[in-house]
Amino acid sequence: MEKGVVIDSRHTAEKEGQGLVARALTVDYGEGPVLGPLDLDLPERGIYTVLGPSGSGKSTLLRAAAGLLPDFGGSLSYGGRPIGSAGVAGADIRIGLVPQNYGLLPWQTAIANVRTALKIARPDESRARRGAAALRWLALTGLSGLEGRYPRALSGGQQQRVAIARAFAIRPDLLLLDEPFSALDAVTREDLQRLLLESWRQQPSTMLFVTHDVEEAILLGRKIVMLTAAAGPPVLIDNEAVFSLADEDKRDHDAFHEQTRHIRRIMRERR
Ligand SMILES: Nc1ncnc2c1ncn2[C@@H]1O[C@H](COP(=O)(O)OP(=O)(O)OP(=O)(O)O)[C@@H](O)[C@H]1O
Repeated sequence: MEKGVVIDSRHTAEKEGQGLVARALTVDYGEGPVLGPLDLDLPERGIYTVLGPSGSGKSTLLRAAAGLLPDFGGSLSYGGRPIGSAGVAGADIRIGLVPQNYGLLPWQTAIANVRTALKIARPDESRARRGAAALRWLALTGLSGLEGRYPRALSGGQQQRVAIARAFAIRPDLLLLDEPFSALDAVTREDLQRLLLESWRQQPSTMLFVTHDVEEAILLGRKIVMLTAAAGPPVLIDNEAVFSLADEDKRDHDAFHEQTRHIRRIMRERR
């Protein structure tokens, strides 16, 4: 089970402005390539959504970016620093991950899960400040009153929100989200999509957001990375026209519907 939620290494990134860069990235778990070759240039402080059929390597891409894969071909870097099997080499870069299975520590309460991540990622902050941030993020994700519950006493959607609160609370430079809203009902999902965009505007991190949902990919992403069923190069889709619309208008706008049709067409062609 993935427990690598906070990967924190410190020093100063030399090349500011460079985000996540992949060159000829390939992954093979031992039975043939499952991802790539993939070239990506995702400038920092953007939200990028990743779409693709089941098994196309979306989680694998996030694992590689989180430094959780022991081996891969080609190269991957963030802020000009190589990402290896232990996060970003020698850089003051924080990476947050919301894995598909949430990765909560079962022996810790909801608030302790968030506090523990903060303690690792923000050791210089006071306990009081970290405690306040944990409470705030649990409240923002709709979990007030449930802070003292253990994961086993929370529903799947509530556990998922603890994982989201934890990832946002650490204020990572690079935030990797693997279908983070999949267990939520439609209304809560929309609330959290809004929360994600609002918090990104206040503090823009680089986000790589995996989703199965075409509408969600269009609502949230500045660019959309589409992986294909067979390993091979991804399709990169510019989504700036929708990304720059006011949140309330997006679904009503022609640009949103055009983009939806465009992506569905590509998905059918690439199936
Ligand atoms: N640890 C592993 N060992 C061997 N093969 C793996 C491993 N993890 C994933 N795979 C294989 O790699 C391929 C890509 O898997 P991955 O989980 O990245 O896909 P995905 O696009 O995230 O799928 P889904 O949408 O179903 O979550 C799949 O064929 C899967 O069977």
